[in-house]
Amino acid sequence: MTTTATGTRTAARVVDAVKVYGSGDTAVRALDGVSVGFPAGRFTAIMGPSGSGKSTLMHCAAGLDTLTSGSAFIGDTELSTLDDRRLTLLRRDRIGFVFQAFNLVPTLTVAENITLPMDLAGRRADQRDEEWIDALVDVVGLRDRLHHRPAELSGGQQQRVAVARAFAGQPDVVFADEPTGNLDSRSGEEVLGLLGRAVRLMDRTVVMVTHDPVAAAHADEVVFLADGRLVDRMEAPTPERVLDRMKAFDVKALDTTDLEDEGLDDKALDPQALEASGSQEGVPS
Ligand SMILES: Nc1ncnc2c1ncn2[C@@H]1O[C@H](COP(=O)(O)OP(=O)(O)OP(=O)(O)O)[C@@H](O)[C@H]1O
Repeated sequence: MTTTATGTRTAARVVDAVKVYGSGDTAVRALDGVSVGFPAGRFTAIMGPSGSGKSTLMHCAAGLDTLTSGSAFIGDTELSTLDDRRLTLLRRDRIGFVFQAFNLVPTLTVAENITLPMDLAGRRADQRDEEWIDALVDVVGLRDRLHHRPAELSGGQQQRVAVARAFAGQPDVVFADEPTGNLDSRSGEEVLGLLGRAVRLMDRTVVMVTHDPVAAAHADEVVFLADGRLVDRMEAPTPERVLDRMKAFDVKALDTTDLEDEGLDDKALDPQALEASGSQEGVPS
């Protein structure tokens, strides 16, 4: 695993990452030279306006998609050096995923769903694995549901199973893409609390894409993307600070000529003035 000059280990990183979808007139530059590291043992949230490149960054960092130029690393492994088979093995063995849709296998029990990736890998659980999964079951609060099937669980409980499954193989990093997108706010809070506990109590690494300032505030650090570029980082985020930062993007994105045409002055562009007027326009929910 890469160690930076400050001694921080980096679980995943991209360097000068460029991703262009399509070509010619219709080409979209989804990532426009992003360099960012995700420190090991930390919970990092990726935020930014819709279309800013959050999912693209996550997919390229996790080896689900390839960069047009630049490089992506998991630990010290540069993903572009791997053939398809090795990349599949790296994703299976070193990365966990949590998506908005829970993606559980309906015919398997909770316990079977949690160990599925390890079972598919033909990995026989040793005592260390068993103790790890046992501890994980307590962290996600599923001990009394282990023999239930997904359809017998609430959405929040299903996502907790998906979180346990993502951590089961003790991956270097878990990538979560809008993990609370399908949940009510209480279940969402539970899942976010769980991701935070896995990082802090079990020394795991999580990188989460989200639209939601409240979700982002569960992270240790938020990185902000706008127009495919890394524009800011925020340590110890609170929902209010994240929301304020997001509002500044929305304000910048407004076309000032249009505002002048409508007789609005500079004050209309002040994030604080917007907040005072109660405007939530353009702030992703
Ligand atoms: N497969 C694709 N083909 C063409 N364009 C794409 C593709 N995937 C994403 N894009 C474009 O790339 C840009 C970045 O998309 P991306 O999904 O990474 O943004 P995002 O910040 O995750 O957005 P959202 O918050 O709305 O999910 C957008 O302009 C999007 O339309």
